[in-house]
Amino acid sequence: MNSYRSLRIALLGAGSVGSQVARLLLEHADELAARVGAPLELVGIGVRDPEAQRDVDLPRELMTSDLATLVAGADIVVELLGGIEPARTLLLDAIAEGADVVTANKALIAAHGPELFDAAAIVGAQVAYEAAVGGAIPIIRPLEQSLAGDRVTRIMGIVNGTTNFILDRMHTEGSSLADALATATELGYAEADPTADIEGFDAASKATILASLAFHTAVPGELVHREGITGVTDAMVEQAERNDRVIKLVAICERMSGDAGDRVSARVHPVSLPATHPLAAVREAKNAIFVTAEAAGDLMFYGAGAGGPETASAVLGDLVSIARRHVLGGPGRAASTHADLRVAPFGDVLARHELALTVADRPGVLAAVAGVFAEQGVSVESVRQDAGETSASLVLGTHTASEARIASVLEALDAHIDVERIDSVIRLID
Ligand SMILES: NC(=O)C1=CN([C@@H]2O[C@H](COP(=O)(O)OP(=O)(O)OC[C@H]3O[C@@H](n4cnc5c(N)ncnc54)[C@H](OP(=O)(O)O)[C@@H]3O)[C@@H](O)[C@H]2O)C=CC1
Ligand SMILES: N[C@@H](CC=O)C(=O)O
Repeated sequence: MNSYRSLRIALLGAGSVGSQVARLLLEHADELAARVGAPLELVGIGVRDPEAQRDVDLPRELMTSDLATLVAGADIVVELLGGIEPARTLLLDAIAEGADVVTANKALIAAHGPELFDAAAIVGAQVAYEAAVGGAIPIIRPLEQSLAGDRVTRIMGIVNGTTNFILDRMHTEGSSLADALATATELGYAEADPTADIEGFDAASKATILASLAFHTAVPGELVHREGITGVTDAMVEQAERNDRVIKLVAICERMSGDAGDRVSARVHPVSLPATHPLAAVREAKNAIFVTAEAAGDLMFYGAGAGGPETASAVLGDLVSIARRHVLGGPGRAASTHADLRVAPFGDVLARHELALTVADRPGVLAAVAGVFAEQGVSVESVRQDAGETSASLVLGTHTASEARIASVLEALDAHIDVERIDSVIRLID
């Protein structure tokens, strides 16, 4: 090892992820020093309550609630607090002092990434956030570096471990959403406020980050369509099972070509996938992300999407690579947004839908339902009538079924046909 001085590491947060980062930094200190070419000295751990009992035994003398002072003397700040404030201010202060930063905070990067990157560019500091999307899965660096010379056209994947865990338990064990969420929280997968997971905010932040990186354009979070899993009922899960399908919360980011030029769309919502689809096999809190690029073709990234030790792996990867550049010298990270693609409203996005409904028990009613769809210009690919003939599922065609059209068809159905109940409308992916 060369004789470079120790690098002072300030760790903010000692929850599910932070406590594991601290443990690994302390347990593997010699190995990490050898990889970096300088010791990584953990100078303090910022928390709300320094006296609190934690899953991992951490040296009491490192714990502090004075985060501002801790950050002020650091070479590298590792932020694992979550939320926007005080994380944003602490990181901007650290950057202004010339420190590099590592964060797993997708909410912060999605909402304030450009502010942090610009501040870092001014002082030549580095901002790394591999753990912000996909937990342990390397996906930020592949998009930012490995695919920098290609043209990404589509990203589709499962990017939230908690909701995947919940949906998996609903399918395989018949668990309720609330019970499965409680287990996911115990296992350290959920956000401090799990509304972020189940209402899709966390996945939407990750979609914002992925779309911005993939399409080299600023994708404002408010233009990312977001639906969580709180609308997924036991009945919808049962219906999917009967049809050999699995409900998953997916994020889709794509480049859309049209007469008005290219636009991008980023959206998060539940879909019903055939049981044979590769994403259907993604169980527990795993994530999987498919990236399609013009020259590279299809790529798949798979692994642990949440969890303390798993996420700590990605955080330490960033820390080591930033620390190496400290030792060896080298440029900070350049901002990568330069294109100016417009974001398409979700209502313009075409999709296949499955509609499950209960109809009056009389002949011809389904043909009449299909007729209403045809009149409204929405093609019906298949109609399946269940035993008893009072419930049915219709699969609506890809190229005709935009959100706006589906809504108008449902209105027309309400007005003209004897449909007792519309049980569910769910988007399909083949
Ligand atoms: N959990 C996971 O699987 C993953 C999490 N992430 C991200 O990593 C980050 C951390 O997540 P996680 O470890 O689960 O979060 P936790 O809620 O488990 O831990 C948060 C930690 O930050 C401390 N903290 C929070 N707010 C403050 C504050 N205002 N002042 C001082 N200390 C504060 C808490 O202190 P105290 O303990 O005293 O309350 C706690 O130690 C988040 O951004 C999350 O989105 C990313 C990928 C996966
Ligand atoms: N709560 C998040 C944690 C990782 O990003 C998730 O469940 O995916």
